[in-house]
Amino acid sequence: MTAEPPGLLGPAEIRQLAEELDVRPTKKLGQNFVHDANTVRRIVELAEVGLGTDTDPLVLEVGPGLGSLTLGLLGTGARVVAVEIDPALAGRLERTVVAHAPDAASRLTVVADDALRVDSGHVGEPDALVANLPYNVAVPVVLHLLAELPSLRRVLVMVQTEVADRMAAGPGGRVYGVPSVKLAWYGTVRKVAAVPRSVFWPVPNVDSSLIAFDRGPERTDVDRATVFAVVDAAFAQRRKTLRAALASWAGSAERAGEILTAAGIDPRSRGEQLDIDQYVAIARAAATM
Ligand SMILES: C[S@@+](CC[C@H](N)C(=O)[O-])C[C@H]1O[C@@H](n2cnc3c(N)ncnc32)[C@H](O)[C@@H]1O
Repeated sequence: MTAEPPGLLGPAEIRQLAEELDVRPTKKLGQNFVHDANTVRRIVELAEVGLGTDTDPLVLEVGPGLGSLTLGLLGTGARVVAVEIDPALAGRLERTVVAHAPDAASRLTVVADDALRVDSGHVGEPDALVANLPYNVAVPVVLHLLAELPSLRRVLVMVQTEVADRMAAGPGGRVYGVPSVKLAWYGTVRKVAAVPRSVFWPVPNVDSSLIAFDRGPERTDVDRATVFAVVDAAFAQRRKTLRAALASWAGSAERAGEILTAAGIDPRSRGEQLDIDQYVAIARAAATM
């Protein structure tokens, strides 16, 4: 095993850190650590940290783990706020940065917490979210952070490939669902690269992909909670017609039909056929009837 040059972690450094910390990676927390410096360089490049912002961008990293990606992000000159749920990993991160990139340590803030609970009071106003996400909570984490942190303009995250396909799907397909529509509310999602299992320790039993997201203009004319309630109801019974699926949300099937007709949508269509603008039209029609 060859050691990486100072600044990034390779297999030798990851093994050593894991041994020192007596880390036993858990599936529950999605602990698969990247031990390949080329993958870190690629993520950082695709994240375009610093582009379109001032010279001092703030990057939010969720789940820094042993610090592979954190060091890559700090290497761009960005400030990094890293939120880690595992107290042993959170407690060690600063020392790892001091050892591998001493000049960057002052630009790192570590928050030992659950990413599903943080808001700007904990992490400030980051410009971007860049992360190798814990796979079991990837979608809720991204949706929570987009809702809580309006400053986030760009997201570049590694997720399980099946989840990436769902996040980036458009209407009509089998994988189009709640995550696809809710992310489309905030902006546009693209699947940008596949990542081999061999870059992780331990090797996961799923494939991974990188997702890039850019926030669109804010939608102010309709309430997000109402739109999301319609989306949840439509996909909870995705085989049913929208008239039937939205009956309990609207109060009755008749009223659901009237709202759909007012929104210009055929009540016999199904939730998986509508794009975000059509969901917005339903919420808007409901508000005026
Ligand atoms: C896939 S690993 C990525 C580790 C590191 N960034 C890397 O690329 O090697 C996911 C990390 O997220 C942490 N984690 C899991 N659930 C979390 C949560 N709800 N909030 C914050 N961190 C979490 C895990 O402890 C783990 O360090």
